[in-house]
Amino acid sequence: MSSPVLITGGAQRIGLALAQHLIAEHVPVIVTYRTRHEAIDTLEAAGAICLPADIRTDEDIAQLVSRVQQHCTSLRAIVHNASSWDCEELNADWATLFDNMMRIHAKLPYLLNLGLVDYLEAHDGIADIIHITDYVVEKGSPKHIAYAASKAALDNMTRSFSARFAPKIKVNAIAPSLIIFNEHDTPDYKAKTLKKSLMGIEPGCQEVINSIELILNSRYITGRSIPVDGGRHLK
Ligand SMILES: NC(=O)C1=CN([C@@H]2O[C@H](COP(=O)(O)OP(=O)(O)OC[C@H]3O[C@@H](n4cnc5c(N)ncnc54)[C@H](OP(=O)(O)O)[C@@H]3O)[C@@H](O)[C@H]2O)C=CC1
Ligand SMILES: Nc1nc2c(c(=O)[nH]1)N=C([C@H](O)[C@@H](O)CO)CN2
Repeated sequence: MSSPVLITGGAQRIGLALAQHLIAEHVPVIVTYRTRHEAIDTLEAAGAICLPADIRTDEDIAQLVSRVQQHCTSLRAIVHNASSWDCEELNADWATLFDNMMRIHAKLPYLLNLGLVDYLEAHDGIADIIHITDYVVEKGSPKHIAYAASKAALDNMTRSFSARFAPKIKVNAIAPSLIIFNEHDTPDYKAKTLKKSLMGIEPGCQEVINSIELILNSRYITGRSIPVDGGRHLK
């Protein structure tokens, strides 16, 4: 049995699309989920291991590391996808917001990488860690300050872990801007957002999957961040 790919936050949207893609490619998958969206039933029926994980405390992270260790003996890759796009406007308690953003976007990947490195090393071949960050790592975000800072921490760890784990494990990031809208996004927000990039489209999950496949199929790319942002930096 080949080593599974661990995807955090795999119950919806990009994480789910990636899990479905890998399953279609006959790659074993372990996903973590917070809300048991209907898709979890389908993933389990397709043979995926689905681990509940609502990450609110350090103990929740420690328990997840232990649970993953109980479900595999090696790992092909870890994709750090779980994320909360929260903002200062929707939170009266900014200290708690900051802690929550750092926990899901930086502390969870940090402790999963260190806690599961032996499982990545045990893979028969080069293993991968992929941090899903965000375009805002480059320029900040006045409306999502804590979110952007936590994604910047994750971006920085890409270089630290790449140097620490090479050559057996490659560590890279993918920095998307708009990939898919949310259900609650208004027509006005969508129009404004589409204008922010040169390409002016909502590209969909396959754009991120294509970048993940590029990384997984490389024996050489490490310590880098792949921008998937429609030329937003040139607008
Ligand atoms: N969508 C886009 O256009 C863009 C996405 N990205 C990045 O790409 C990645 C995927 O994006 P997208 O699919 O939209 O992500 P989502 O906003 O759909 O979040 C992914 C999953 O993370 C889970 N999650 C959130 N907080 C926690 C927590 N505390 N503990 C456990 N799980 C949690 C959510 O669980 P639940 O289902 O319970 O809410 C959700 O299923 C993210 O890292 C995101 O920051 C970057 C730029 C643009
Ligand atoms: N966890 C999430 N992070 C982000 C999302 C999202 O839906 N979930 N969406 C965005 C936006 O698409 C932004 O890139 C463009 O307005 C950013 N991060």
